[in-house]
Amino acid sequence: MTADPARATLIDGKAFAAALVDQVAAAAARLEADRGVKPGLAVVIVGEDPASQIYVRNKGETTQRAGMRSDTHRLPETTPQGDLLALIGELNADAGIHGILVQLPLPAHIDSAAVLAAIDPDKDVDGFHVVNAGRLAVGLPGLVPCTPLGCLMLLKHELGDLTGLNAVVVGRSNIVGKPMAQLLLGQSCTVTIAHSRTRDLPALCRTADILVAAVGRPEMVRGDWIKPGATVIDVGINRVPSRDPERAAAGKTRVVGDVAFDEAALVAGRITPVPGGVGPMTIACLLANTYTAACRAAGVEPEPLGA
Ligand SMILES: Nc1nc2c(c(=O)[nH]1)N[C@@H](CN(C=O)c1ccc(C(=O)N[C@@H](CCC(=O)O)C(=O)O)cc1)CN2
Repeated sequence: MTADPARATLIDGKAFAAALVDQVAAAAARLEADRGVKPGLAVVIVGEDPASQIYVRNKGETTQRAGMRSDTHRLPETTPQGDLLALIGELNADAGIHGILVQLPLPAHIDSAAVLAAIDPDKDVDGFHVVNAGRLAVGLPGLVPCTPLGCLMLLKHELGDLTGLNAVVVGRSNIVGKPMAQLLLGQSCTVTIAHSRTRDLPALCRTADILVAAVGRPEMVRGDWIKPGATVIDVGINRVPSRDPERAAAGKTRVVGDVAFDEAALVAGRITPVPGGVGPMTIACLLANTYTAACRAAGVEPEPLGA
């Protein structure tokens, strides 16, 4: 929270995510005590991408901190697609593994769509399988992509009932934009998905009570695109050169979102920062999905999370 009334309230995703991990840990402990089921997550990484290595390490550490089983499979960059598919087949058949995640991006020689399609939809804790996309679209229980799920938890925590609010989602990716729009529709928002061909994007954004930016373009959404008092959720994680010219010349970078934060914070009512907003929710929701998948596999109703 900020004290200055001229600036938006900061939505602290980092704190919310930490509390969610604690909540998942407590629920998982009860599942293990009552039913003898310890939720298990397998993360598969192919290659040496430095950012992916960090994310995968964080996933493993957080899963263990939550008292859940964590297996990490590190495969070399040159792994043939057939070997990766064979590993997924083994994990699908492993009753102690309730969640499977293949870290993206995959090396160029691997067909990502074929790999994601090979994961058992009931273990697809990323929620990227077409079966889970379909379940979300028709309102059936499934596994929901972690980043949009985290955004929705933050929105409900901040705003309560979202019914009737105008939501604009900028970005139409299968892993963020489209599922985010489906989730907001499920909360009875009036939802518009905008994209690179949208006409007069600034004017459309100014109609939004909830503005979700998920375009992957640094600081594209400007302050004068925002309706005064709106809630702004910034999904972007973009590396740009450091502000300090000397550090920039040395190759140092900083992380910014898809929203020009300093401008937007003067107009919005609430806003997520980058870093420390949506990003940490992605890993917390991965644990929540793993717990949910473990409950369903055991025929147990999952405890509600994120409330
Ligand atoms: N299979 C998947 N691959 C990828 C996903 C995913 O959800 N599933 N998402 C991203 C990477 N990612 C998790 O995998 C991820 C990215 C960023 C963060 C995060 O907390 N970011 C920090 C800032 C980090 C920084 O300073 O560089 C933040 O926003 O505060 C968490 C997870 C692509 N691949």
